[in-house]
Order: sequence, then structure tokens, then C-alpha cells
Amino acid sequence: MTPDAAAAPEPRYRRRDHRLDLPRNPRPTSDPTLRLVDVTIEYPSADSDAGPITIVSNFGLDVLPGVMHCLAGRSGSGKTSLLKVAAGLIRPTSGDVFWRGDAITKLSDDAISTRRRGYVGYLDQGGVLVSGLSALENVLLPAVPTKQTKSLLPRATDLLESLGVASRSGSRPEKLSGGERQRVALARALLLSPAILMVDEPTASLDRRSADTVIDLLRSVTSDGTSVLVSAHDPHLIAAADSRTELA
Ligand SMILES: Nc1ncnc2c1ncn2[C@@H]1O[C@H](COP(=O)(O)OP(=O)(O)OP(=O)(O)O)[C@@H](O)[C@H]1O
Repeated sequence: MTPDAAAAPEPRYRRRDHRLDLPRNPRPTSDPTLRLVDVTIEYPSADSDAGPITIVSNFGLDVLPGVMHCLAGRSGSGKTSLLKVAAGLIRPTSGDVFWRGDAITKLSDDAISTRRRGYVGYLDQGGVLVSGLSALENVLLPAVPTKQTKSLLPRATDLLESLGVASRSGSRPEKLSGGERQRVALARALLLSPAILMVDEPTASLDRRSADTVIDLLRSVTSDGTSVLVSAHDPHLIAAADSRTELA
């Protein structure tokens, strides 16, 4: 399975003229931000007598700076598993994951976690926020371990402003709409200026208008060289990507 732009559906997403004014972090390099080489993912079968189940087999992918790549495919085809492997959250059964030339699959779990903090912004399906905290406190969470909440406060407020949810800064997640929660979660994923943003089905639970706003946001993120790897069922989101892979 390789990126297959030729087999892509006719684009249905019309890029808009406006660009959101997100805080920038220029990236001069043209090395792939992410490289997957021969990645195979197997899970143990529920039946203890049966062998492992292969979800993804010998998968390869390069994602260059400033490129938005989409992992498409039916439910259960392995999109979330591949995103987690790419983010170093789970290890592949075999194969390698490179972040700008470094094979993270050779590192310890602790070393991967440390590297991930500044390199990958990961947004779960649904963009889960911590319920006891305000939107702004949620955005600042990635800065807590390194005690950078004070220095990153201006960036956090800028991100909320750019994403159109500054007025909701003091609100708890339960008071936000699904689209607002998604944007706050996106601001949180962008706080540490990641080289690559990985997002799992960001439009799955949104109405068309909110979904299109999120698609615009993801496109805006790429304009400073940040890469985006996104999984999707949504044909509008799939069409908005620069390249795509259809998982079987
Ligand atoms: N930890 C696990 N242990 C065993 N099987 C798993 C595990 N995680 C996922 N699976 C199985 O692997 C397959 C792929 O799951 P995955 O979540 O990666 O697919 P997906 O394409 O993201 O699906 P969806 O579009 O429904 O989110 C599914 O059959 C799932 O049940």
C-alpha cells in the first residue's frame, strides 16, 4: 500500500481564499518529517488458539514538510493503528518509523516520549478535553511537564484567537459545542509548535459547516511547513489533502 494520488477521488473540497493567522514557526528543512518503512502491525487474536491478526502489512509512507497526507479506508482498516505507530504511541510489529531521519523505533519508550513532546501534536478521535479545566487550561496542558505554562500563555491565547474560540477561553469543555471542543483540542495539539500534527478523524462527529472549518484549519497549519497526517472517512477531508493512501 503506497500513497496513490492517481486513484484519488475528484476533489470536492474547494480551498478558500482566506488563511487563518496562526502563530508561525518556520521550518527550512525538506527532509521527510515522517517516514514509515515496511511497517507491519499485528494484534493478538481474541481466539487464543489462532495466530495474530495482521492489520497493516509492509506499509511505506513519506510525509514532507508542509504537506497534508490523508489515511483513508473503511472502518477497521488500521488508520488509527497507523497514526499511533507514526506518533510513537505503539510500536509496529516490524518496520521502522523515522522522524526527520531519526529511527524512533530504535529508541526506548522514555526517549520516544521525550522526543514526541516537541515533535508530534496528536489529536485523538473526538478531541477529548479534561473536564475540570477551562479551555485555556486545556490548551496549556502540554506545557505543564516542562513548567512552561507562563511563557507559552501568549501562544495559547493567540492560538485560541486564531481558531475563533478566544471568547470561550474560560469555559469548561461541557459548556462548549463539539466544533468548539475540536478547535480547543487542535490549539492544544499545536501549542508546542510540532513538526507534524497527527489527527484522527477530526470531522467525524461534526456537521458540514464545522467540518469545513476544521478542514480549513488543517490546511492553514501546513502553510508554515508543519506536516499534517490525518485519518478520515469524510470525502471532503480526503479531497482536501495534498496526497492520500487508501487502506484496504
Ligand atoms: N489493541 C488492540 N488489540 C487488538 N485489536 C485491535 C487493537 N486495536 C485495534 N484493533 C483492531 O485492529 C483493527 C484496526 O483498528 P483501527 O482502530 O486501527 O482501525 P480504523 O481504520 O482506525 O477504524 P475506524 O475507522 O473504525 O476508527 C480493528 O479490527 C480493531 O478491532
